Amino acid sequence: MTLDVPTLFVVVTAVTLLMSFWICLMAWGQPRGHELWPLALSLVAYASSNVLFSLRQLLPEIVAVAAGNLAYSGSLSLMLVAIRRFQRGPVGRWQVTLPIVLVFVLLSPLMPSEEASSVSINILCAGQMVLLLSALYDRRYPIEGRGRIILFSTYSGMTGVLLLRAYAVYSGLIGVGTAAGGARWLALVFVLAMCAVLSIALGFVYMTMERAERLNYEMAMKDMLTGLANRRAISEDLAHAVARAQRHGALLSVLLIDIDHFKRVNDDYGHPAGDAVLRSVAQALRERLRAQDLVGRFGGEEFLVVLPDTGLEGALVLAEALRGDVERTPAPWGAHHIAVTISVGVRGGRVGGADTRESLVAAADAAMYRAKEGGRNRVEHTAAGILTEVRTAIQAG
Ligand SMILES: Nc1nc2c(ncn2[C@@H]2O[C@H](COP(=O)(O)OP(=O)(O)OP(=O)(O)O)[C@@H](O)[C@H]2O)c(=O)[nH]1
Repeated sequence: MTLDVPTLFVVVTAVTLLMSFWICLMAWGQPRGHELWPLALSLVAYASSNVLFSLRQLLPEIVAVAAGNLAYSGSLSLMLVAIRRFQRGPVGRWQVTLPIVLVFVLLSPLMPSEEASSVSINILCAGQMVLLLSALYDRRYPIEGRGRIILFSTYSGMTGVLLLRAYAVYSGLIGVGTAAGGARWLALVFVLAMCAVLSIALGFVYMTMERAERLNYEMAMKDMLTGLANRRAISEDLAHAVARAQRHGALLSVLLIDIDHFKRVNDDYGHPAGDAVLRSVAQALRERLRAQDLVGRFGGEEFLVVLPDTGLEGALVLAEALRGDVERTPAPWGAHHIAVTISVGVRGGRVGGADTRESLVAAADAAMYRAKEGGRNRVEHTAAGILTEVRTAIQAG
């Protein structure tokens, strides 16, 4: 197989610019702060570095080498900006600018030899790769999914190549300059560069796609006002909990919680204040519940709590604790503190073979209405035995 270096050079540059163009198209219509803009620019900088290195014969050598190295280091800095923007994290200014300044220093007459410059610049760029790798795994701004794996593998490979090159120059295996290692080395560099460009573009596209999928899922399953599971999600959770309890003959309790006289809050303080109260009640529920318990917003001012492996007695204790927490925690609203109470209907005990999520919710609902009728700010319950009557009533119509 013959790998023709000029052809490879043209292919790599064309593919890089084409990728940059498609990424610009993806970013079109997004704000200037979107991560795909610096990524597209980074690819342009990388293509420019290749072009500048190839102009060594036409331009004064020092100008071509300096500009080529600056463009290469700049492309890595821009990639760091892209990752940080993706994470919505702060961009460390020195991490972006210092390497570019160092390229100037390392190419200056301060360096003892051309070899020393070349080795140091390769190590510097490997250091920039390490910054990219550590950004990908920054625990404060986690990135999930396969896109990160693609980027991690690519940056690791590139770090290895840069360090290998530094070692090869240091030990005299290859000379200084892009072409110094001979046509084979150069062909290998171009092939690896093309793999890297394609992988980086694909990695970013994956990350963006996976984030959009996660967001869609959250919007489909989360209540945006309170951050709790929405009706669909908590209903699905309850169906799974019922099936599991039936399989294992386990205990399962359900609480239906309704804020008392909530309409008055909206009427007296306005709808946004009502929203603040909903958030505050949701927070109070979240704080009290254990990790295995499930909670969701079931309707306007109604919440559903599912308590796996919990009998009636335990559910009543928890319901009473939640009632007290909400009563003692008024929602701050401007200069006011809006106090509300809740009525709780509890269905607790074992789950029979004929039970369904609907029958469990209906039982908790019946108990909750008794709590309303009994004067509100109360907990009422339906034990598992009484459920048979509720089920019969549902089936009857
Ligand atoms: N602010 C706000 N209000 C909501 C939301 N969803 C439903 N509501 C309001 O919740 C109120 C429910 O009122 P009602 O069903 O009469 O119940 P209530 O006033 O709590 O009375 P009881 O349940 O009998 O104690 C209505 O005014 C709805 O407009 C919401 O997302 N935000």
